[in-house]
Amino acid sequence: MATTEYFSPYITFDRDQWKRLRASVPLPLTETELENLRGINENLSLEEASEIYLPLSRLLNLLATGNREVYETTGVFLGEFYPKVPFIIGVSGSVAVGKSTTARVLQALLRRWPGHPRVDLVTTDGFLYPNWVLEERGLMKRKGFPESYDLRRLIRFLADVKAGRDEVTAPLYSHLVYDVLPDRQQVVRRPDILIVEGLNILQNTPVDNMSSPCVFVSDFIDFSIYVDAEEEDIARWYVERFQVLRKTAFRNPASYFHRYAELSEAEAEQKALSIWQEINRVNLRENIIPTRERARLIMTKGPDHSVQQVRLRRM
Ligand SMILES: Nc1ncnc2c1ncn2[C@@H]1O[C@H](COP(=O)(O)OP(=O)(O)O)[C@@H](O)[C@H]1O
Ligand SMILES: CC(C)(COP(=O)(O)O)[C@@H](O)C(=O)NCCC(=O)O
Repeated sequence: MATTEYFSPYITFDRDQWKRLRASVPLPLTETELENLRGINENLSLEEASEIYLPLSRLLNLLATGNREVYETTGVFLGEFYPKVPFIIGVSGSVAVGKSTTARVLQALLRRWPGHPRVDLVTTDGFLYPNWVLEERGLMKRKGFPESYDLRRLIRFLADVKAGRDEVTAPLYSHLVYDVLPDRQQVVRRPDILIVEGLNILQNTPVDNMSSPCVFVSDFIDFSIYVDAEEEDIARWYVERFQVLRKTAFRNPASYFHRYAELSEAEAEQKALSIWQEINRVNLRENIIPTRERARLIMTKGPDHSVQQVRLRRM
């Protein structure tokens, strides 16, 4: 059985305890389905997908089902049909810790559970101010910091989704052009589950000029996950990803970082390390780690991305 820390709101599972929960997962994954998850991230081990992420998807599926019952119960109280609204799951953590991978694996797994065919995924980088605004405000080296997001727009988006609007649009960000795409949007049409991935979702930054009472992103999140790891491991993953991009995406002349494609391996490592140290590490320490204990579930990765510990909040 998992250990319960004295006075801790969390139940702590080590890897073996968590993976044993797999036995209670009635949804098996075929080899082909597991292989398809590779399309999401070729480095993801299949063992990891079935031992860690599959039980997690079961927990999320149960919670989403329970949430639907809450709506039905409210409808009984009101004596009228009360439409269900999307169950929102938030995935947070440092840049390069694996938020996108976690979110995409969970999306693929959740889609397989009966009753939840429609699972959408939105990333909060679409809500960054466009580069021209960041440049005007001297924030180009503060991308990812609280002041670099149009928080008002993000909150309005989440409020609209939770109000059960039929169509809500989210702006899209391109890592290739390193900017928000002015002429592209993602439309969210009342999915069963919406996963929102971003380093800022547990932050309690006040929204400027918001006419309504002060609300935070987390007010709209039904279940939040924080992906955690040692800082030195995250820094290494950041540099490794940068090196892969140097050989792939940066070669594209449309890439904002096209100039980095010409760097040698050693020069690229230096460049990536300096971006990590000057921007992303500062943000991690100042604005992301302090939000960790607000998450309902904290998953802690070891140096090879394998999850070593899961902490689940009782409430
Ligand atoms: N579970 C995993 N197993 C192996 N590699 C992973 C895993 N999750 C992420 N990675 C790798 O770590 C790097 C950062 O992951 P990514 O999902 O892009 O992070 P984020 O969205 O937090 O910036 C990428 O190079 C990715 O391939
Ligand atoms: C746009 C981001 C803030 C979003 O991070 P993500 O959600 O992809 O982890 C980040 O990718 C970023 O651009 N940070 C600024 C420094 C850098 O180029 O890494």
